Amino acid sequence: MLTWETPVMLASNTASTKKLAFITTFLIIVLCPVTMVMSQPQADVLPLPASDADCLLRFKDTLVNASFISSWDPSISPCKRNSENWFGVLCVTGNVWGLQLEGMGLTGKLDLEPLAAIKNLRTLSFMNNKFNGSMPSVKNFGALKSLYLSNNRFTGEIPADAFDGMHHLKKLLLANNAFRGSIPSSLAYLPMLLELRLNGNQFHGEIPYFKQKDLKLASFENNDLEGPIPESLSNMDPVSFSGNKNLCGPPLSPCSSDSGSSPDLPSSPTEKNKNQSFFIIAIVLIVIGIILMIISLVVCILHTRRRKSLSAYPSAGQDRTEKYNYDQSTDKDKAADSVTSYTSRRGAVPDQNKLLFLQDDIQRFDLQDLLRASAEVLGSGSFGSSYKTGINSGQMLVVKRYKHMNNVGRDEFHEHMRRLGRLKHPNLLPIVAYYYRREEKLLIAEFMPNRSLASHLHANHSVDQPGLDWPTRLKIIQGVAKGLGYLFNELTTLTIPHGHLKSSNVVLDESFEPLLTDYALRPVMNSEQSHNLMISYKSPEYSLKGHLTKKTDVWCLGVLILELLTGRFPENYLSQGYDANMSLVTWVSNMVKEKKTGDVFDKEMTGKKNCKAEMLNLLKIGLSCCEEDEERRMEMRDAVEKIERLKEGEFDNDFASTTHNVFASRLIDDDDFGFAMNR
Ligand SMILES: Nc1ncnc2c1ncn2[C@@H]1O[C@H](COP(=O)(O)OP(=O)(O)OP(=O)(O)O)[C@@H](O)[C@H]1O
Repeated sequence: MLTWETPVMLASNTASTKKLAFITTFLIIVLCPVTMVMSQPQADVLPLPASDADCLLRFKDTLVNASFISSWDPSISPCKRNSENWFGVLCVTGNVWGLQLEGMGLTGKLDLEPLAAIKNLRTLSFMNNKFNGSMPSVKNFGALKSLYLSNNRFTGEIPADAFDGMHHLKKLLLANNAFRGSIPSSLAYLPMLLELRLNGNQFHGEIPYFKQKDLKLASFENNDLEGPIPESLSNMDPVSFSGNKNLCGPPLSPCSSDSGSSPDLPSSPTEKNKNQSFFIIAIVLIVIGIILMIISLVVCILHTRRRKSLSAYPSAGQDRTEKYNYDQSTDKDKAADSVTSYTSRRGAVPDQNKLLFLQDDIQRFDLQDLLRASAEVLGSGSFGSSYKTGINSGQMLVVKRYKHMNNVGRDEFHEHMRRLGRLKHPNLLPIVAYYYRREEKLLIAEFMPNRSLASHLHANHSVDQPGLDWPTRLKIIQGVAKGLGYLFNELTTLTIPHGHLKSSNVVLDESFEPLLTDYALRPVMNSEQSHNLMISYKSPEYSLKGHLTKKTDVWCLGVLILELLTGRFPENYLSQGYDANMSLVTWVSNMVKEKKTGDVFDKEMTGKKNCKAEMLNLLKIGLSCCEEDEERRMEMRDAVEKIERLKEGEFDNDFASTTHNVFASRLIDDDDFGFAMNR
């Protein structure tokens, strides 16, 4: 403990030597101001900057209904090293980088002011809540890159200058609220804006002239907008303007003669000065440009060569039976430098154009090895296509080429991959390596010889290829449950730890042990595509109430159980959203209610003898996981525990009493589980 006496005592004890006298003097000079401050009365102490944790806690205090984040523990850092962050808090290299509190039923006014002091804050998402009142002030968030406020109940006009100074803002989602008035003109000057969603509000008047050249997506549909569409937006999808009062001009039909001209291009106050300086700078740039042209020519040639080889992986939608060979003449020496181990390099910025390995115990190969090998299309899913390929060492790999994976920036993407790379469980298929480019991501995993659970449940069976028997199905669902239990324990901060659980994302090794794939990818998937394509978004809670919770994965587990027991394909997978009429869950529930439970089970399933109790109990668990009302739906840990106990033949006899309530909401009683099976 430092006190005023400390340096004095040091001085008297050590005055004998010059060296120590020097140290003493140094200590007095350095420590005096510190100790003086420490000894001042409280009121005179300079205020310390608030820590990120303080800011978050202050923000939490402004929220109504914040029970989801009651676990934020002031005694622990929001970004725990090698472990879990505070719920909803996104961290990069130990700093709070974002806050994602989506679909939590948060209500009241949103006051972002307490968060303004978080230095590294770059992204905020409060989508799918019930916030009301006016748009929160964001002027003090000049470094913010993305702001997601869609699907709330915000109202009122947004001031024209609301976004002034947000020079880094790339994505702004305000869709499906009740904003009124004109579209704020400051949006039109945001230099980095790439994506803007204003659809589903009550904005009126004309659309301002958006000056951004890189604006990739802007949606204005379902507002009260009118007048000519600015020329700068004429290349956008016409759908982006539908459902408005009277918008005209390209890409919609031409305006009538008096309103046909493009709106005047407004100039910002500093535009004239800018133009002058641009002119001078342009001359300088021409000179520099000539030099750069030579450099870029060289870069271009190298780049084109890389692209050529990468495009050997065709994009989704190409012929499914396609088989092709890559150029065999690739230079192996060059390829040797396209491998990087990424398991032990936390925080390091990886090189572009390299395969990044997440597992240590796998023989290294490089991008050129992959590109050179022949590849077979396994299938084109909603997010991309998967290819089976064998590399020189004889390893069989699956390369999935992802579309729609640009939700986060480069550093955050690498951070998330490292996090996934640390997951280790016998029922998770590890990501062996990945490849990152801004517009292209490849995820590489081992090929599993018995393919997917979906391929077994829904293929045509024959004598040579019988359907899965009961013991195998039981083993599979138990492995799935263990894998999910592990994900739930390890990824507590994710709203939905798996997010895309379905039978084609359960692959089987040579002994039919199941391994989960495509897990925990929601944070890096583009939000719009995940809404449309990820299986969790087809749950009733998302379709009916617009929110997702951890129980959404429980719903997906329930559907998977019913699919495994019945052999029926869940029709909801194909359609968007949840349709109770088409649901496998409704069909099974009705069969049980009509006392036809025995007819529910897959006719192709052998080995059922003496296993009625196990099958019925699994059916009960499945239906308990498929409770439409999340409150009454089973918890994941209970489901995992009960499924595991099926194996040991010690299924919980109390289950009937605990599930009675659950079934009651579907009007199913435990007695309904009468069983009359032919085989
Ligand atoms: N590691 C693997 N081993 C064996 N088969 C695999 C592997 N990974 C994927 N598959 C299979 O390849 C096919 C295509 O998979 P892909 O993940 O591209 O699409 P999907 O699972 O059908 O849909 P989505 O893109 O929505 O996940 C699926 O049948 C899948 O089960």
